[in-house]
Amino acid sequence: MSDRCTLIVNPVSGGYSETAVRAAVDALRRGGLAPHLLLTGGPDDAAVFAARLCAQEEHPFVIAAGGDGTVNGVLNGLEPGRATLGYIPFGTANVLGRELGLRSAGDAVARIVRRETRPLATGLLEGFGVRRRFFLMAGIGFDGQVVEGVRSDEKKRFGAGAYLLSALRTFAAWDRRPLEVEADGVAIPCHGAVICNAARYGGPFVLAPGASLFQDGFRVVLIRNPSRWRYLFLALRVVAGRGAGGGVSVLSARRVTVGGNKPVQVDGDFICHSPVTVTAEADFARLVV
Ligand SMILES: Nc1ncnc2c1ncn2[C@@H]1O[C@H](COP(=O)(O)OP(=O)(O)OP(=O)(O)O)[C@@H](O)[C@H]1O
Repeated sequence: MSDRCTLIVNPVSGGYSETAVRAAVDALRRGGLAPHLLLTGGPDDAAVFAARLCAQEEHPFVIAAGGDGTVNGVLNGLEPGRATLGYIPFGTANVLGRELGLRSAGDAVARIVRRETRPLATGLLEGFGVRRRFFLMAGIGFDGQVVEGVRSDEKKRFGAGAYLLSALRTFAAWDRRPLEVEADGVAIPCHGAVICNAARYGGPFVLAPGASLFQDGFRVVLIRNPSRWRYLFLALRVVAGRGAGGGVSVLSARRVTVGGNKPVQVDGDFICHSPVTVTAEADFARLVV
C-alpha cells in the first residue's frame, strides 16, 4: 500500500474542529503517511470525492473524518473491492467508532498508521430509482418514518432532540399497516424491520448482537407486533442493554426484500419508500481496524 492517503473531512460533523484535524494530519505525517486533505462543501461531496479518487487510483487509501454520515457518503462513491478505508471519529454518534472500539481520534490515527485491515462487508439497498450502500443498517417502518419526519428547523434548534419530536409525531399518527418481508426466500409477516450490518444502533445501544461489519450477511430484526407500545418497550429494553425481548424475531439473511409503502432510512438518512431489496456485499473494501 502506498503512503499517500486522502482525508475526506466533513466540517459540519458534530466533533469537527480545525485543531483536531490539524493534530490528526500531523500525527499521520509523523507515522510516515502523506495525507492530502479534502473538505466537503455539501452533503454529496464525500461520495463525489471518493468516486474521483477511484477514477484516479487503482487502490486508493481513503480516510473518512467525520461521523457515520460521512463514512456512508464515502462508501457510496467507492468502487467495490479496491479501496482501503480508514476512519477518524469527528461525528456525533460515531457508531462505527464504537463498533471498532476506538477510544479517541488519536487512537483512530494510531490504527491508521499501523494499517492493519479487515475486509468490510456492506449492504446495498435498491428501490425505484434508488441505489444506496450502507454499513450500519437499513430501517423500514417506524425508524424510517421518524427520520423522514425530522424537520430541518427543529434540527437546527434542538439537535438530536428533533428526532425525539419526530418520534412523538410518529407515535401520535401511528401506522398500523403490516409489512411484507422476505428474508432469503422465506416470507415473514411483520410490522417493521431493521436490517443490521452492525450490532449497534443510534450510539452505544446494541440492537443486533451477532451482526458484524466483517461478516457477509445481516441480522434482520423484525418487529412482529404492530402495537406502538411494543416499539416503546423495545426501545427501552435496547437502551437498558437487555436485548429485543418478545414480539421481535431476529434472523440471519443475505438478501431481504421488503414490500408495501413504508419509509426507509439507511445509516440514519431517509432514502425512499419501500418496496426495496437489500443485498449483502462481501469484501467491499479493506477497513482499518
Ligand atoms: N459541507 C457540508 N455542509 C452541509 N452538510 C454536509 C457537509 N458535508 C457533509 N454534510 C452532511 O452532514 C451530515 C452529517 O455528517 P456526519 O454524519 O458525518 O456527522 P454527525 O451527524 O455529527 O455524526 P454521526 O452521524 O456519527 O452522528 C452528513 O449526512 C453529510 O451528508
